[in-house]
Amino acid sequence: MLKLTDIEKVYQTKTIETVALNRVNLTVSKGEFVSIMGPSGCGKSTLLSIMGLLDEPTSGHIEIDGRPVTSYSDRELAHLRNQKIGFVFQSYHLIHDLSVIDNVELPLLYRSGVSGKERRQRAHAALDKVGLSARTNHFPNQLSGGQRQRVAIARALAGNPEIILADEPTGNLDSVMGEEIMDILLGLNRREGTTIVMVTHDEQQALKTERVVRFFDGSQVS
Ligand SMILES: Nc1ncnc2c1ncn2[C@@H]1O[C@H](COP(=O)(O)OP(=O)(O)OP(=O)(O)O)[C@@H](O)[C@H]1O
Repeated sequence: MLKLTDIEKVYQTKTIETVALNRVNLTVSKGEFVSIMGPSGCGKSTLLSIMGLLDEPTSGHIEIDGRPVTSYSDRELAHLRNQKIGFVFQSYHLIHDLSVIDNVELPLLYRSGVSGKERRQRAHAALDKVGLSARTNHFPNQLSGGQRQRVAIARALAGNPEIILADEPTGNLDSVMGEEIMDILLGLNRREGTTIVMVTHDEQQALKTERVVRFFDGSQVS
């Protein structure tokens, strides 16, 4: 469903040029759970941003469902991102003065044709999937780190994404909470067939996924 060919990303500042990705070739099939590993600065987050159509490569090709991304207009790209892709970040990125349910509903506000009632229903269903139905009216600062991450996963799920891109989703959590989050992601992948690409520094977690792709200095090494 997602195919990257010869992807290069070069960051150019006044003083230094950084090759963040060097001719990366990676295909992610529908229903796969892939981990991306590698040392700090090797280009993992850059890769995830490019896969999520949040950033453009300096060169190379991206195909989504067999169609080159270059054939999409900016509007179509935004639509595609909104419809197909859910993002989960290490530091949750929740809005502190919105309740749990309002945080989860937020991405659906940008979808046309979703009524207020449907938004609420979908948000409730997503919170149910991550076991947080009892916390809908809490605010993020009333939750533990693991619970905040579950809200962030519910927010990604509310949009019914085909693919979840998770950047170190357990990076801020202790091992017990990290396991919980991992179990939720594995369950989504196995039960619902959601495709997941996850950046992680945790070898044990990576080994639970179907495929581990390793990077070093912007290049794929295995
Ligand atoms: N906006 C930017 N401008 C300039 N250089 C950047 C920018 N973003 C990233 N880089 C550089 O690109 C390289 C890859 O960064 P990236 O954040 O993708 O690495 P990473 O593997 O995700 O690291 P970490 O594990 O520490 O999060 C690094 O050398 C980084 O300094």
